[in-house]
Amino acid sequence: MNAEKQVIVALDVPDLSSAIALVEQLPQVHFWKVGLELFTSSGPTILEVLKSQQKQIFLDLKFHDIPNTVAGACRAAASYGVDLLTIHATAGVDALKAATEAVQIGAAQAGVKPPKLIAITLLTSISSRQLAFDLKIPLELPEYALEMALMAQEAGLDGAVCSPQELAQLRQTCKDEFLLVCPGVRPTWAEKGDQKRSLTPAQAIQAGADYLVIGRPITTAADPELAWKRIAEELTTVA
Ligand SMILES: O=C(O)c1cc(=O)[nH]c(=O)n1[C@@H]1O[C@H](COP(=O)(O)O)[C@@H](O)[C@H]1O
Repeated sequence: MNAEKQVIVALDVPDLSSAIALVEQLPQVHFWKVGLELFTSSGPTILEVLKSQQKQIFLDLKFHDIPNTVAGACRAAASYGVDLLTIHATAGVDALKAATEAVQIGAAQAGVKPPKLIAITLLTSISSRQLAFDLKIPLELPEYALEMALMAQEAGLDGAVCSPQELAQLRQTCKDEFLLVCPGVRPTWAEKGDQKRSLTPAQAIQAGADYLVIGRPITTAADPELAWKRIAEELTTVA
């Protein structure tokens, strides 16, 4: 498979100038994720920069609020003309439905294509132990992630974010067109950091990911271009 089509690089940097420098350093990357750190520090300017370079954009703001507030945020986010947008499944089914309608309205009002709305099932930084003992969820982790994905699918969302470890099960159960976007991906040579449920890029694609989200293994590498190249080469081994 082709890394340029399926790898989204997380632009988790503190300011606009660092973001632009990284985008210039990695011209091979076609899909960038703008998340909470960069959007909170620098606002939507980076989206214009990326669009002017014909990049695809995942706006990862992980909305989690009551339906009315989530809908307003989704209308605003959809007006930027981004490709993917996130909401937490745990906002609940009413918020998910309201968000689904709101992205259509926001995009139509702005005259842009609506983003694919995808739901976070369970953050990849949470372990089975933390799910049970800290969050007090009385389900096995894979079952919980699947329930969240199915709720999102029923609410009309376009896909879900899950860890590579739950991918195979979600791929088997969700509709074929339901997008599965997968962070928590770690090449064997990279540090895991705070990611608890990871697999390698090749394993994640083999398990059925539509997109991989990879940040620090590339962006904080001593040589980000080399790190990208190594991941791209690893992925050429996957049919
Ligand atoms: O929504 C996300 O993208 C996301 C969900 C999740 O469960 N786990 C997760 O790590 N992410 C994001 O994916 C990226 C992973 O970055 P690295 O851990 O540096 O590869 C970060 O920008 C996270 O915000």
